[in-house]
Amino acid sequence: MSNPQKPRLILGSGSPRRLELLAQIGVVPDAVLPPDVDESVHAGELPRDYVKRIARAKVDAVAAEDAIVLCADTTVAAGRRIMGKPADVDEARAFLTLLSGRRHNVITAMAVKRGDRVWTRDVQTAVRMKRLSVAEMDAYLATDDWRGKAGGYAIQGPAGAFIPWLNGSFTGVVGLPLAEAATLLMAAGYPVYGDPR
Ligand SMILES: Cc1cn([C@H]2C[C@H](O)[C@@H](COP(=O)(O)OP(=O)(O)OP(=O)(O)O)O2)c(=O)[nH]c1=O
Repeated sequence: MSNPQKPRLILGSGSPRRLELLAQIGVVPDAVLPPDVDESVHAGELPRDYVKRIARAKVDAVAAEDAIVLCADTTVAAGRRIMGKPADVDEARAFLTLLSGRRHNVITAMAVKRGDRVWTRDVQTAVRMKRLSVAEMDAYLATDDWRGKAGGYAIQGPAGAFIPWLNGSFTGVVGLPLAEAATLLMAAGYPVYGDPR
């Protein structure tokens, strides 16, 4: 039976990672509704402005009624360049070639809404990828693990072997920075780990 004190929570995301990350802190959404938004980048748009705009567009696109809705967007930024999910293996290779041996940022923006109120937060993590040999890149691309992942890699998969250093939030790189997500959910009145509200 559902708890009458607990508001309904909708995860507005088709990302299995986000569902798993929420489960890690004991948060199980009542529904999962992937939003349908145009994720194209505006001319001259900076990476942080872009992810914030898309996270907000996602939360606006999910019909909520009286539920709390959580949405997020993750992008990889190399300088001003925005790397979303690669369309195909050639684009994944092009992204990895740019990231190889360099430092980049992974930014995840989140938006939570309840009624007409919206709470937002974005978390940036600096990540260093080791210089990849042709053999390493070929082997990784053959795993298909890059599919659906911003920048063409996933730190939680085999590409973890390519990441010797990061500064920021590991869960933010995977797609949902948990400390900040918990704070947003509690601000909206959703009880996380024993929060009595
Ligand atoms: C960099 C990186 C990204 N990712 C994933 C997280 C996101 O799922 C994806 C970025 O795409 P997003 O557009 O943020 O999300 P999505 O399309 O998967 O889901 P939805 O829009 O429905 O919420 O990249 C990883 O899983 N690991 C990583 O290391």
